[in-house]
Amino acid sequence: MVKYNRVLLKLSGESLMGDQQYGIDSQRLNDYAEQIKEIANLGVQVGIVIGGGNIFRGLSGAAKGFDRVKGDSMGMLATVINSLALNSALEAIDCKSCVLTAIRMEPIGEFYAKQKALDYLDKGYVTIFSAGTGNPYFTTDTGSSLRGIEMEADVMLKGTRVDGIYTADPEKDPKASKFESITFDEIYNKNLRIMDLTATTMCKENDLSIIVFDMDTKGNLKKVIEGENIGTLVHN
Ligand SMILES: Nc1ncnc2c1ncn2[C@@H]1O[C@H](COP(=O)(O)OP(=O)(O)O)[C@@H](O)[C@H]1O
Ligand SMILES: O=c1ccn([C@@H]2O[C@H](COP(=O)(O)OP(=O)(O)O)[C@@H](O)[C@H]2O)c(=O)[nH]1
Repeated sequence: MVKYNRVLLKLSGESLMGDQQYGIDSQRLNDYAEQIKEIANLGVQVGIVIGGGNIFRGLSGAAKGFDRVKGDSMGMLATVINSLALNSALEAIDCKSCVLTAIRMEPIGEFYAKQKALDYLDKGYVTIFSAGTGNPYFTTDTGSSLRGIEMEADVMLKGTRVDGIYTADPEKDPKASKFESITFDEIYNKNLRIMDLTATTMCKENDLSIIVFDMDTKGNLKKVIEGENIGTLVHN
């Protein structure tokens, strides 16, 4: 039995690097594809947003002297590269999938429109939303909040390399402890930096709950879909 019928899955671009310093680790990519196919086969409608941090981030570009808007365009293109890689890995294992782009660039992907996305989801395609929101100064977390709200997802799943939200960044503070669930207001009040504030606020205002979980352990995505409490639930 699945708990969620339509989900927006956000994957971190940085996690795609696996043990590498840069780019796409094919083992990690294939592991993600297998996990996604597993839930698509259960009949779950899956929308995906994937980051670009393994290739380029606008902010780090700006720190090195790049124009911010150009750097963000490079970051958005990086998300298209990752989306095509995931699309291809899914097709290689016979999982139907398509890439929509927030910036017009046919024939690389079809230009995004809500109805197009819903049609693909209804036909059972894993639908990958690439190029973030299509605008600079945003992140793919905000892109995934936006698409999750538009597609009326039951929940947004933030699949990352930590297994939930902690009292402090667990990669920096070994004493941090994990929340099983937390409200949006607590995220603000405790100044927790698991997602940017724009993304968090969009989810709060549109009542889209988030589950943060460890996507790098195989089988976890299915567990979340079946309602197992392995991550942290963020709710109003
Ligand atoms: N309170 C917190 N709880 C959990 N993770 C946190 C927290 N604050 C910061 N983080 C960081 O957020 C990261 C997960 O966010 P994500 O967007 O997937 O990463 P990235 O921005 O590297 O792609 C974790 O790797 C962790 O270091
Ligand atoms: O709507 C968007 C989404 C992303 N980006 C750019 O794309 C980069 C990669 O996205 P992100 O950092 O969110 O990727 P992740 O952290 O998930 O790997 C960002 O740094 C931004 O430069 C953007 O300009 N607008």
